[in-house]
Amino acid sequence: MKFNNKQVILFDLDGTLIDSAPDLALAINHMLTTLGRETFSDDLIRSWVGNGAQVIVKRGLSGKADFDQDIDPALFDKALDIFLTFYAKNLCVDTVTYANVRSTLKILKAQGYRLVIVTNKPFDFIEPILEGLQLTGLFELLLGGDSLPERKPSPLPLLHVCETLSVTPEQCVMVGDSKNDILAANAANMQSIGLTYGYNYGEDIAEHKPDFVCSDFADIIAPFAVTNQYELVD
Ligand SMILES: O=C(O)COP(=O)(O)O
Ligand SMILES: [Mg+2]
Repeated sequence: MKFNNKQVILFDLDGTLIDSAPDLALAINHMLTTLGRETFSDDLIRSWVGNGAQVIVKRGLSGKADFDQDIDPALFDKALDIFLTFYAKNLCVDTVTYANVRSTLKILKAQGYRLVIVTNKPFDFIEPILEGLQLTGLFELLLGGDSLPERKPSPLPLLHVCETLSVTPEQCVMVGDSKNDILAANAANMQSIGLTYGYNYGEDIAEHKPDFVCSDFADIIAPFAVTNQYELVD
């Protein structure tokens, strides 16, 4: 099975293009240390990534994914500020692109596909990370978790991409590591590819039934109509 008539590919960022969990963990633990609280393992914090900055800070303050609803607002504001300030200065310390990401994106772009990022990460962090990891000049549109009133799993950012680029959801594919990406795609009536190596709260992405499941970023090319010979050089 192949995709038909696709023009635009929407990419999630964290857990899909980049392994940002080490730096998110560093920033969460810096916030907790500054507030005199206990820190957590990178692995646990990795399972808290996926719903944007505010939620990961609430999970850090609560020490669990299912965060407390009654966090003191003043404490939360302080924690969020410490986290964002530190993370902004430490975006690419240990963050890397996953294998074959750069080369695969270049091939898809050279084939005429229009590439977009739809992340739940705050918008202001996207460009510095793309610059830090030599991923600039590839994407036509960037949307962060704070770019619109709703973020994934809402279909709103995906539908916004369609409207902005004058395409229909049927002409697009959402590529992501998290159920938020697949749920947003389903709600937008868009096909999707799920990547197994990302975060997804420790759950199997296949459970959410994306149209394709890939364990290597290079494998996302297979369902697209790619005509020329190409070589993967990251
Ligand atoms: O930063 C997050 O919480 C998730 O970001 P993502 O949507 O790029 O996976
Ligand atoms: Mg993700």
